[in-house]
Amino acid sequence: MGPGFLALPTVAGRTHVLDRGLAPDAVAGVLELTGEHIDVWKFGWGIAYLDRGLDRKLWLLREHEVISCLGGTLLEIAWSQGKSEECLAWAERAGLDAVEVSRGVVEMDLDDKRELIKRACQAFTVFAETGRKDAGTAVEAGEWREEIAEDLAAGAAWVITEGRESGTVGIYDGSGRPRQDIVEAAVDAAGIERVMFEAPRMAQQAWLINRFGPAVNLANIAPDDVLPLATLRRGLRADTAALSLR
Ligand SMILES: C=C(OP(=O)(O)O)C(=O)O
Ligand SMILES: O=S([O-])[O-]
Repeated sequence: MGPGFLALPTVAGRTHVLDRGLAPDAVAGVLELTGEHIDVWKFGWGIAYLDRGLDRKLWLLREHEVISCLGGTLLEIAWSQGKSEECLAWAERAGLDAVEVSRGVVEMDLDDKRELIKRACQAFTVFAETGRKDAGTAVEAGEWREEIAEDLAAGAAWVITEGRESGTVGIYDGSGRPRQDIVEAAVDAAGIERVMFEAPRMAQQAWLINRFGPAVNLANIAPDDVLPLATLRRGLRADTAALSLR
C-alpha cells in the first residue's frame, strides 16, 4: 500500500459507500482507483429501482469483490405496500448480495422488523439499521441497545447506525456532532467488529477513528471521499495524524 517507506497503522475497518446514482463509467473509475478500500456499495434509498446502469454496476462490483447492497428505504416502501416479497425476489434476480433492513421512514414495530430480517437472511447478507431518518424522533440509548440485540438475534450480519447522507440524525445531533451515549450503546450491543457507523462527514469519520481506532467500520461514505478516508485511517491527514506521528 503506497511506496512503503512510512510506518502506518494496519487498517482493518470496513468502508461502505453510498451511491447516489453514479453512471457506470464513473463507478468503473472509482473502483479502479479505490476499489481495494471499498467493502460494501449501497444503492441509496430507491436509486436501484430507477438505475438503468444497475446490471453493469453490479458486474463491476463483483469484479472488484465489493458487496452490493440495496437501500433500506426501498425495502421499507415495498413493505408498506405489502410488496416486500416482490422487492426481495427482484433484488435476488438482479444479483444484489445484501439488503439493508431499516425502519427509518415507515412505522414498523420490532416484531415486523425481526420477521423481515429473517426472511431477507434466506437470500441476502443483511445490514440491520437502527435509528430514525427524521430529526424529531431521536431514539434513546437503551432502545438502541435492545433493537441491535434483537436484529443480531434475528440473523443480521451487520448493524448499521443511522446518520443518513446529511449526518444530522441518528447517532448525530442536528449540527452533526456524535451523540456519544448512542455511539457507545451501539458498540456495547454489537461489538466494534459488527457495527457500521454512517459517517458522511470528514469530522465524523475523524472522530470515530480517533475514538475507536482505524478498525472502525464506516458507512455512507461518498465515492469521492474513499481515498480521503483511507488517509484518515492511516494517520495521513492532520485530523488523525496522532496515529502515525512519531
Ligand atoms: C441510503 C439510505 O438511507 P440511510 O443513509 O439512512 O441508510 C437508504 O435508506 O437506502
Ligand atoms: O478502508 S481503507 O482505508 O483501506
